[in-house]
Amino acid sequence: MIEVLGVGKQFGGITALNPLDWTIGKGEWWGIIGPNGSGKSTLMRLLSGVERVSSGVVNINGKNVTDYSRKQLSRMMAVLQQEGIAPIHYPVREVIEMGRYPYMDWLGRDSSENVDSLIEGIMDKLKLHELAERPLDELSGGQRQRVALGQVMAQEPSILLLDEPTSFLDIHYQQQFMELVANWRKETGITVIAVLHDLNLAAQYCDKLLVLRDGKAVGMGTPQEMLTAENIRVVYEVEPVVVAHPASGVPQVLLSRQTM
Ligand SMILES: Nc1ncnc2c1ncn2[C@@H]1O[C@H](COP(=O)(O)OP(=O)(O)OP(=O)(O)O)[C@@H](O)[C@H]1O
Repeated sequence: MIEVLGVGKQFGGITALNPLDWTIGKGEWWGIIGPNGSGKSTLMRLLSGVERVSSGVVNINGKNVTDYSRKQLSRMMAVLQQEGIAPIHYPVREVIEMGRYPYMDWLGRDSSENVDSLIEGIMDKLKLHELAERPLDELSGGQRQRVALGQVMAQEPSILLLDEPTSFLDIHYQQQFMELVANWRKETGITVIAVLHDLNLAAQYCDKLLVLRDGKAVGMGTPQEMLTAENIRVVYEVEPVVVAHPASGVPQVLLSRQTM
């Protein structure tokens, strides 16, 4: 469980995040939504412990995130960013294996059992066998993001933080990426927190949404509760039409042309 207790962040005179209370249950999938500059990435960086809070505390399983060593934290939590991983000239299989770093001793040995079958299983699941020997820097952005997901799967975390993971992907790869994460969660019960700009994807995949605006939480709840036309109008300053998805019933947001 993750507890965010009065967590705020200031950069000099800028308040990036006002004190926030938020509880994330084990196995939940939360989306963080809100306009540009509303504090989403700042919050993610506070959750992952790479940024220090200005006030409050982030507890993970009852312990302050800053009290874990980097290695302990990496065994528990994986972070995947918009660009996935840097396009290095390493074969895909090796890049996936790099995800085992938190489990390696100082000689680079991974003492866990069944590492080979873990890596094979990930390569299977993500259909990466045909790319296994290709260097990462020769792959497309969508393929690279799949490899990045494979790398964090190899990390075997119990918490996955995604910061706009689908922003550069076409709709095929967006759906593929979200489905892979959804299946991973189903299989392992991993907790997922994802910053998403695409409200329709957020509605389809997240159990709950935290809505930020100007560094303040303006709401948290189910997609049905949060993605109302009124909320979207206020938070994003657009004229939306919210409809129910014909198959699943979850809210989907359409934009209307502004009249001149
Ligand atoms: N390192 C920093 N130094 C100074 N100000 C910062 C820093 N990081 C973020 N900010 C400010 O904090 C506010 C929130 O930024 P943040 O990146 O968290 O927003 P965001 O919601 O993730 O935005 P976007 O959707 O554009 O990625 C912004 O006003 C930003 O300029």
